Amino acid sequence: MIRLAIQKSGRLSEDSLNLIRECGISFLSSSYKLKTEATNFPLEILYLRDDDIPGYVQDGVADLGIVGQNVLVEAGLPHLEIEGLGFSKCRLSLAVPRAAAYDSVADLQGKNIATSYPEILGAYLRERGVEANLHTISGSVEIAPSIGLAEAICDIVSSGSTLLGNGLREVETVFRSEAVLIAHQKMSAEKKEILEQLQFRMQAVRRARRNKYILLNAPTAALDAVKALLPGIKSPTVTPLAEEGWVSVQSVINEDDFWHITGQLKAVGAEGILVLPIEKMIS
Ligand SMILES: Nc1ncnc2c1ncn2[C@@H]1O[C@H](COP(=O)(O)OP(=O)(O)OP(=O)(O)O)[C@@H](O)[C@H]1O
Ligand SMILES: O=P(O)(O)OC[C@H]1O[C@H](OP(=O)(O)OP(=O)(O)O)[C@H](O)[C@@H]1O
Ligand SMILES: [Mg+2]
Repeated sequence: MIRLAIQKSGRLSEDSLNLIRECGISFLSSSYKLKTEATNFPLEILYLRDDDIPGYVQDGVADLGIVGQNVLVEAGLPHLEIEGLGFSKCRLSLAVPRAAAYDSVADLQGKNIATSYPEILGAYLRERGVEANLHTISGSVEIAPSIGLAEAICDIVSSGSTLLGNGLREVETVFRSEAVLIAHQKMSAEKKEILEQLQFRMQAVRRARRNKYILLNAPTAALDAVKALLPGIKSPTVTPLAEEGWVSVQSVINEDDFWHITGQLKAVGAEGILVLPIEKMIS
């Protein structure tokens, strides 16, 4: 049995649970139960505050954890990271009141900056030779300038609406973050094997999410042009249609290329294009 710590409730919770479920792992969850066992995989899930997860994994109380890189690096434990998970992407940024003058980070010399990330921000400012007074607060950081606590802040930004809503302007990106899988460094051989199985499943799920299955009909004369647009995993599957001079083509395309490629496929004569989600993709 391997023990995985995830955030109990917050920005990481839903995506962490979805990833585990998409790996085909079933478990019961309820808002008051802080520990649950999977029914079809040797996994126990602990629901914790995200700030506590790196320490628990470092100490081996949990074998694995899912946490934001920002929290991991702030805790001084970046070596625990084993894999990026591609969700909860955000950045840690410096921001100042919209009307405040700001040319470069040197303008923060001697200023008061409110943040929940004194370690990451401290290192960033030190590298740039800037000395500032950091005020560590644990939340609602964006309020600090308007109540006279600080002249600048450093906090998580995603859409930027919290900054906008509080009259602030983003001036520097200090750190880019996403959710990561972390692991205790000394695991038994049995646990390592379970981890390998879990990573194999997670990678299959993530690869599937990035790709789409595409089916289309094309005139045989256009096949070379269609093939050139659809490299597929190895090469596209081509089967003749009942109608003479037509083929059906099946392949896999990257989500990012999807609109661009389907437009080009139509232009070379493809018809009846179907695009389907892929559930798992194993290379
Ligand atoms: N707006 C956002 N968009 C995307 N990811 C975010 C956003 N805000 C935070 N995150 C990421 O999600 C993580 C958890 O954020 P959340 O706000 O839920 O933390 P928290 O309030 O500290 O939770 P906890 O109660 O567990 O301590 C952050 O450390 C960061 O990596
Ligand atoms: O750029 P935005 O899209 O506005 O997101 C940024 C906000 O999201 C996070 O807070 P969250 O909403 O998770 O609340 P919290 O302070 O309770 O953690 C973060 O601390 C910012 O305040
Ligand atoms: Mg927290």
